[in-house]
Amino acid sequence: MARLPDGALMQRAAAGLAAACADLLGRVYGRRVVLLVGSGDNGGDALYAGARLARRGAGVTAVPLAGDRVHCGGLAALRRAGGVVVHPDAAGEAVDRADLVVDGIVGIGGTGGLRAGAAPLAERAARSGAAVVAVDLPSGVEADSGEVRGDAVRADLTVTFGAHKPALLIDPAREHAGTVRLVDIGLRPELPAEPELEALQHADVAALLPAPAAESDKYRRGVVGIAAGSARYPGAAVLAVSGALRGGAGAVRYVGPAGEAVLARFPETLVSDRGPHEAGRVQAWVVGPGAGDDAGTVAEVLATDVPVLLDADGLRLAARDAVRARSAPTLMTPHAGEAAALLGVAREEVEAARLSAARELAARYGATVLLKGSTTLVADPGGGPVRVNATGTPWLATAGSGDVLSGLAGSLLAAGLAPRDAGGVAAYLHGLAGRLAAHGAPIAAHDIAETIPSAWRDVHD
Ligand SMILES: NC(=O)C1=CN([C@@H]2O[C@H](COP(=O)(O)OP(=O)(O)OC[C@H]3O[C@@H](n4cnc5c(N)ncnc54)[C@H](O)[C@@H]3O)[C@@H](O)[C@H]2O)[C@@H](O)CC1
Ligand SMILES: [K+]
Repeated sequence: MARLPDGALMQRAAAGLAAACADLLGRVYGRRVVLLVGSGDNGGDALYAGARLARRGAGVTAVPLAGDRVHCGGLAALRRAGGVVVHPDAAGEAVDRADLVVDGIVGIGGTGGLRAGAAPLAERAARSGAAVVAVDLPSGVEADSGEVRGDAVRADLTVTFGAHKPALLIDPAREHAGTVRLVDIGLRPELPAEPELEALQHADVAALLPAPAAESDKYRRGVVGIAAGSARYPGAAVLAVSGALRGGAGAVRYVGPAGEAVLARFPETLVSDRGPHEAGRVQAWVVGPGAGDDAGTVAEVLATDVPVLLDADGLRLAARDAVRARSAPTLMTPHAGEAAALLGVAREEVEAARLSAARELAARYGATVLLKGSTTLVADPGGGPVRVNATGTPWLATAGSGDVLSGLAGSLLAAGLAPRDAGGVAAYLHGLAGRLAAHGAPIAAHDIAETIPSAWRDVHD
């Protein structure tokens, strides 16, 4: 802002916002637009965009929600363009009749939920037939964490400026954002080199995926060991192996009581009836899915000097000190309930504050944490950007789905990926495979595993 003429950034933002609104409306002339305007620059963006729409023939009504604390230049521009201003108490009907409601209540300067004056109008906008467009962020969400601590706007479209904010990528705030459109206002050179959050895209994943070279043999491609399943839960072993077989490792070794079930389904598995220490060479271990109460095996795996993925029962059975003491990396893959148990809080607390829960757990265990859920996060113990995965689908919430993910991520660890990359890539492929397999219909966990090769090919397209 210091480098540019006064208001230049706001004009870029407003131009992008107005263009996005026009696209959504199809035709601008004669449309009814209501601007909910807060006290800060977020309201300024809305007012200047409203002025642009008014000049193109829209009927624009501004509703200043903070009395005379309103962006003066923006308000003047709107008035000059023929827009009108109404008091919040008289704005209900305009909202009901609007084609488009623009949420310029608060942006990155906001904290806490919507204030009492704004909440009823936001609610009314949601019930009306109007499209709701949020400026920069849906008002009421916490920009930096994705938490929602009170009432918040539910938008169909969020037009955000300069960079994606964590709230646009992490639930529960993400659900409020609708479709997100990024408007480049020239901030890139000013942004910190290291972001808070990274969302991998196809090309990033393609670059990280292991590819066998001409001279690769199965050992050079990596052997992943799976210590999973129990007499009671043999299926978890089968599913973890099914994910591991599609993860790029050259071979999958299985140890545990479900060897017969594994071999019946996957004859290519190297099944051992010894414990992890005597099972033969392995470049990474997966321990925990369906493991029941076998704490001995978990401890044995943690005592190895290769990367270990801890999942499901393994999370509960692992001693924190044993994880912290490891010299090789550890990747933990809890869902919200498991993370809550490890942190000693309620599940709802983890779901409400996913980013801080993932970071906290990573710090406590000195391990990389992949927190599963509607938005999967991967946090390293030493800090740095947290990976957020956007490929998931609610259809992934099916029994055994997590076992497939842990096998897949373990396989990527064995192939040599760092835990953050293995976790991020596994979540990405797993989500994409779920989408491709589901195609709008229910799927079972083995469908996800079987579709991993299609997802793998898809990211290379
Ligand atoms: N910083 C930048 O480089 C740019 C910022 N722009 C816009 O400016 C916004 C940030 O503007 P401001 O810093 O003025 O802050 P906001 O407009 O987000 O909030 C302004 C004020 O709202 C009040 N407030 C806080 N929480 C509230 C709540 N829950 N309900 C009601 N009022 C609340 C506070 O008094 C706060 O100072 C961005 O989100 C973006 O829309 C754009 O114009 C483009 C450039
Ligand atoms: K907003």
